[in-house]
Formats: sequence, C-alpha cells, structure tokens
Amino acid sequence: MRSPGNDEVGVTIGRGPPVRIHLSPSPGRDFDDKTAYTLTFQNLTYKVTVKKSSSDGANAEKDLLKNISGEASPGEILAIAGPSGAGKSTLLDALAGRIRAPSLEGVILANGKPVDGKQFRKLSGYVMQHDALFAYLTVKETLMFSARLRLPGDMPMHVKAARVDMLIATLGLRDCADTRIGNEQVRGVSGGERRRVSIGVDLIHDPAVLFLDEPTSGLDSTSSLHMVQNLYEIATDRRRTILMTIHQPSFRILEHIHKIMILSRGSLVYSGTYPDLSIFLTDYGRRVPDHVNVLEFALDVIEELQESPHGVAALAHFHSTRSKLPPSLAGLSNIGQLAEAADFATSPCMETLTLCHRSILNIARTPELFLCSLALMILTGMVLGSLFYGVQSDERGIFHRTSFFAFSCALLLFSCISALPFFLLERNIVMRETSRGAYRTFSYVVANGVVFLPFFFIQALLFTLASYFLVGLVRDTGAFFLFVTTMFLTITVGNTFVTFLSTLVPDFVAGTTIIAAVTTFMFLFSGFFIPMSDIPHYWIWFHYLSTFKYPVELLQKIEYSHIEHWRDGISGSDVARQLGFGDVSIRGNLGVLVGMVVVYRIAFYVGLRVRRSSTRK
Ligand SMILES: Nc1ncnc2c1ncn2[C@@H]1O[C@H](COP(=O)(O)OP(=O)(O)OP(=O)(O)O)[C@@H](O)[C@H]1O
Repeated sequence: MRSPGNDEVGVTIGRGPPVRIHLSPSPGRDFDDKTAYTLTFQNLTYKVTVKKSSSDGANAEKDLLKNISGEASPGEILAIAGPSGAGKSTLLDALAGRIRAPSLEGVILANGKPVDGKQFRKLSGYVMQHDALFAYLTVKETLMFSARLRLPGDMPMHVKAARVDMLIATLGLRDCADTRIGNEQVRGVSGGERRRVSIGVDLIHDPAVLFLDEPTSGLDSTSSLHMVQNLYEIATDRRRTILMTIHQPSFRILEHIHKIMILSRGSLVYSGTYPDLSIFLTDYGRRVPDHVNVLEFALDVIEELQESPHGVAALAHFHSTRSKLPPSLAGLSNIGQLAEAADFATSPCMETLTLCHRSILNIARTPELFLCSLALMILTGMVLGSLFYGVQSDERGIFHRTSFFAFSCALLLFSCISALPFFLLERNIVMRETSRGAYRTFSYVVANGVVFLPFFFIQALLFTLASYFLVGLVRDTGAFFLFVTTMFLTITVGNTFVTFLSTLVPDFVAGTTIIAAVTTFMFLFSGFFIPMSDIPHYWIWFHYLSTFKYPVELLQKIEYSHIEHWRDGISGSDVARQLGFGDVSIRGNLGVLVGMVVVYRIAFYVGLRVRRSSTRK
C-alpha cells in the first residue's frame, strides 16, 4: 500500500505492525533515505562448458557454484572468503546480477522480490577488483563527474558538490582530494586512496547494496584496515548491505565483518559469524590452536582437504547439516518490494555535456599528446611541401599532384591508428560505467564524436597550411577551403573507423595489426594502384568501401576543376576528365565521407552494446 504524498509502503509481516519501507523514486535522490535491502539467495548453481584440450575434443561441464544459499542483511558486511579459485568472484557476480539467468540456476531475492538484473543493477553498486579511472582527473573531479552522471538531473549542483565533499570525508580522502589519480607514467594518489576513489565512484548515488570484489587487494595492512573501517561505517551508519570478497584478512579486519561465507571449489563450506567459525571447526574435529587467525586456519584446513581424495564434500555436508537456511521463498514473498529505479539519473543531453566536459578536461591535462600530433601535422606537411615543391602544369605536375594527394590521405588515415590506445583505455572505463547504468551508451558515442571535431579541424588546417602553398596547388580560396574540408573529413573518417574497430579488437597488439591490415587493403583498393576498371568484379565492393577512394578523388577534382587554364588552351576540367575524375561530384564525395562518419559512429554504438552484453555486466 503506497501512502499518498510520500514514498513509503506499509507492509504487514505476520501479526506485527506494518513495516515502513521507504521507496526512493530515483536512486540516491535523498542521501539519507531509508531504503534497505535484504538479499536472499537459494540454491545458486552456475555451470560453464569447458572445451577439453584432449584429442576427443569433447566438452565438459564445470560447476563454478554448487547450491549456494545465504542471506546478506542491511547494516552488515558479508564477506565471501575461500582459497584462490573457490568461486568468490563468481558468487559476487551472480548476486550482483552480472551473470545471466539461463546459465545461473537458483533464486535471488531482494526484500523477498525476485531480482530483475537491470533494475537491481541500478539500485546497487559494484566495485571491481581492478580500478579503471581517468589518470589525469583529480579525486574530487572524478567523484564530481560521477555525481553529475549518476545523481538526478534536477538536483542542484551545490547539493551534488556537498555530497561529493561528504563522500570524500567518509572515505578519508580529504588530504588527496585535489591530487590526480595518476598511472604508471604520472604520479598520483596511493593504491589505497585509488581503491577508495573507485568505491566512491560507485557509492555516489548511495546504492542500497554494494558489491566489492577484493577491495583490499594490493593494499598494505593499514590501508586494508582503513578501507574496511570505511565500509563498516557505511554499512552500520547508513544501513547499507555490503557484500565483498576477501583474501586472508587480519584479525582487526575480521572484527569489522558481520558474516562470513567460505567457499571451496564452488561449494559452501561455512556460513556464519567469525566467532562461530572456531566452534564450527572444533565440532568438525579440527580444534583451532590458540592465538591463530581462525579464518586463516580454516583456509589451511580447506586447502588440505582439497588435496585429499574425498575433497571438501564431507565438510560441505557437515556445514549443510548445521546451517540455518534462509527463510523459505513462500515466507518471503510479501516482504517489501524493490524501489522503482529510473532508467537513468539524468537526461541524454546533460549526460552528453558532462561526458564532453570530462573529455575536454582529459585532453587539456595531456596537452603534450595533442601538441605532438599537431606538430607532426605541420612537420609532415612541410616535408611533403618541400618534396613536391612548386608543381608545374605538365605531365610530371599531374604525377606529382596525384602522388601528393594519395600520400597525404594515406598519412592522415594511417596516423589515426595512434588513437587506438587512447580509445582502448577509455573503453574499459566506459564499459564499466554504462554496464552499471551510469549513463546511456548513446550519450557517450555522441560526446566522443563531437569533442574531437575541433581538434581534427585544427589538424587538417595546419597540414593544409604547411603543404598547400609549398606544393603550389591552385590559388583559389574556394579550392583551399574545400581542400581543408576534405582533409578534416578524412581525419574524422579515419578516427571513427579506428574507434569502431576498437570495440571489436581484444587488445592493443591485435588492434594495431587488424587496423593496419584493413587500412592497407583500403589503400590498395582505392583505385590509386589498380584502376577501378581493372579491379576484379568480386572485389569491387571493397573499392567502394575504401576510405581512401573518396578523399583522393575529391582532392583531384577540387584541384583540376579550379584551374581555368592548364596549358595550350586546355582547362583543368579537361585534365580531370582525361584522368577519369570528370564525373566525380564534389558534393557527392563529401556526402559519402559524412555518411561514412555516421555509419561508423552507429557501428561504434552497436559494437559497444554487443561487447557489453557479451561480457559480465
Ligand atoms: N567462464 C569460465 N569458464 C571456465 N572456468 C571459469 C570461468 N570463470 C571462472 N572460471 C573458473 O572458476 C573458478 C572460480 O573463479 P573465481 O574467479 O570466482 O575464483 P575466486 O575464488 O574469486 O579466485 P581468486 O581468489 O583467485 O580471484 C576458477 O577456477 C576459474 O578458473
């Protein structure tokens, strides 16, 4: 029953008074909202098919999770422990809705309601084991961009800023708020601070349930303790449900953990509190020596059992006979309901502006990269200008012009490959952000397309200024600007092509190889090396797809159609006709280049969506 005028539902459990459960209309609208989720899971089983390397080639099924049941409550930290390869991250992913239903069996309920992966992902936060943050942004900027993307668009900016400040204080990041995140090349915040920023990014919308994969990995003992203390405060003070995987935590860390689940080879072998673990082991016949870390001792026992002929089956069975299973599904079916989560916190327009702003800041922080590429344009333009200096109106002039046009296009298109590492790095961050519902993929595709356009234009202009007059191309304002426009569109096509392929390639090495190979073939089929009439009919489609064909034709046509007097009463248009460019339409070819940009952008969008759906969310 929903009360008018507020966002609470009254739910009667048994004979008790109605429980008031606050429903926030959009996640994180109210920093102090009371939304609290109990996550209950029963009989989670996850199998994957593993291809056998043996000669019979038969596939085998591997159980990554076997009938795991448990419960995570608000105000508590549930830690998932176990030896390496036990299935900790897999269980966390399953609970966070990152593994799709057909391969995952069992039931996951949030406040007694079946979890709809998409909706639940918006109400929860997931912090991955490996950070993916922009190195050149400061801690505060990183959190502020997250706030601008993940908090409601109608929330005033000062309220978002206040929330960021509060989060910075909560996570103990005050001293490094204005320090850059950093990476291998740039000095930045410490490993512990970096982890806390990653947590902050996913905490900004105040998710009711927070999943963390190894939040203390790579941290020293003090930083690990600090981190878990932060999480403890968030869980207890704000009644958040926190689930995390851990690796060999110290005594002091264990004091901050309310419940532990221990896995071994996909089976649950313990579920309960840390103090009860000692009793459990003793009852199983493994007395815990004095003054040892009981969890470490338990992991040693498990590793020993894993090596034994019967494995951990007996321990798992012993646990199942003693454990109190979570309440039955029937008993839970009416307790509360999932808060309605808006699909996205803010409008596509606001998302695009915020993403543009973030990109501009990143570009501004790495001026050397961009200045380097601009300097390269001037330098190569001048080298080409000096090489083809002062072309004449004769046969050699035609040959030199054609070579200059073809080489200029090749240079601009091949130089776009250098953008690949940049896009690959950004791809990781964008995939994470969009998979958690931080913003629309479409907004990113638009922002990424728009933000670099001025830079591409400056590149095209500098290259043209450095080469056009030295080569001695036609002195005509219209021809000059058409030349700049062609160069600009060529660079834009090349970059959109590389961004699109960056969604498909697995890594940098494969990416450069594939992009270089495809670009080389596009050059080969452009009509420059083999005239179009000589290209076999079964390859002609590749000629039309070539990113070289249209700009090279355009440059020829622009040049000759603006030369009124070539020589001996022959006009430039006559030369163009003789060269086979008479029918080329300047508008038509410019249109094709614009069309290619649009098509590659759409393909980029589709590529990102497909890649996202084929990986764990
Ligand atoms: N898609 C998959 N196909 C086959 N095996 C997989 C797949 N995903 C995970 N595994 C295997 O499942 C087991 C559990 O993996 P998981 O990452 O959950 O372990 P973990 O307990 O988190 O390990 P660690 O502590 O080393 O990170 C491992 O043996 C892993 O190799």
